[in-house]
Amino acid sequence: MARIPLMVELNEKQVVIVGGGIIAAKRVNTMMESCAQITVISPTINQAIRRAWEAGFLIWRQKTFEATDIQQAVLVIAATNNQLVNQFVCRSAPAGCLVNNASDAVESHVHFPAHLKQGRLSISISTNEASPTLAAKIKQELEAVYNKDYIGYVEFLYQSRQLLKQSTLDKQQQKKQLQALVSDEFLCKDKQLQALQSLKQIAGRMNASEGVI
Ligand SMILES: C[C@@]1(CC(=O)O)c2cc3[nH]c(cc4nc(cc5[nH]c(cc(n2)[C@H]1CCC(=O)O)[C@@](C)(CC(=O)O)[C@@H]5CCC(=O)O)C(CC(=O)O)=C4CCC(=O)O)c(CCC(=O)O)c3CC(=O)O
Ligand SMILES: NC(=O)C1=CN([C@@H]2O[C@H](COP(=O)(O)OP(=O)(O)OC[C@H]3O[C@@H](n4cnc5c(N)ncnc54)[C@H](O)[C@@H]3O)[C@@H](O)[C@H]2O)C=CC1
Repeated sequence: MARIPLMVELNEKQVVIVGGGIIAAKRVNTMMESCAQITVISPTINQAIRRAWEAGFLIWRQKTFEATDIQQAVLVIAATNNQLVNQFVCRSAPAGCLVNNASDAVESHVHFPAHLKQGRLSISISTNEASPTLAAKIKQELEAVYNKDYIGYVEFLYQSRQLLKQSTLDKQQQKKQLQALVSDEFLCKDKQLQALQSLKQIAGRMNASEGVI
């Protein structure tokens, strides 16, 4: 079955992770970024999950899985080391709830791709079950190109875009300016500051019509 990439916001949505080991900890980490309400169901939890639990980032129910544990969930991640339990978790999910089975990609509605994040820049890589190892390798290769400089650069692009949207420049002029900003010269902090300064002036004016950069 074909899968499509989506950026999902899970703020205050209930996500249940069944299992408390290495893979569950990776998913807890990802889910914490999404501000979901995370519940971990597992008789044991590893150190990383324990730290998140002690810091109040998740609810831990110290027990083996039962179908009633996931009735309110919008996303369930079955990450125990028992394939039969993982299968049972997925089959117990309520209608409309998305499931991920860590031991069976085919049974999963959602996959966790390799993910490179530099601030607002987010690049996901999936090989659609061919080779998670290749996905990880491609991520490493991309990391050398889209390095930490992109955190500041993409934030600069975001701020510039907000300023241009507030300006009275027409859509065509805005588009021209936005295209001009996507250039390696703006990886330089000084260039970013200069451009932001002019954009702030333009955004502040009521009848701006001249170019920005
Ligand atoms: C569907 C998916 C997601 C999901 O839904 O869980 C999935 C599923 C499964 N992975 C399995 C095995 C391994 N996964 C890894 C590693 C990673 N797996 C990741 C993603 C994905 N793995 C999604 C598909 C991505 C794609 O298709 O490209 C990465 C990229 C990201 C991440 O996990 O966050 C992360 C590397 C991140 C990094 O290092 O940066 C390794 C290597 C290792 O651990 O070093 C192995 C052992 C070698 C091997 O098997 O290839 C198994 C069999 C389990 C079993 O049999 O026990 C299943 C289940 C199945 O295949 O059915
Ligand atoms: N998707 C992926 O990228 C990968 C998936 N896997 C799969 O992920 C699964 C988990 O692997 P690990 O985290 O390494 O295992 P682990 O052994 O570190 O942790 C397993 C956890 O499951 C809990 N558990 C066992 N039975 C349970 C039950 N009935 N109810 C609730 N919790 C229960 C245990 O207490 C333990 O906390 C395995 O099935 C493995 O095949 C493994 C590697 C990569």
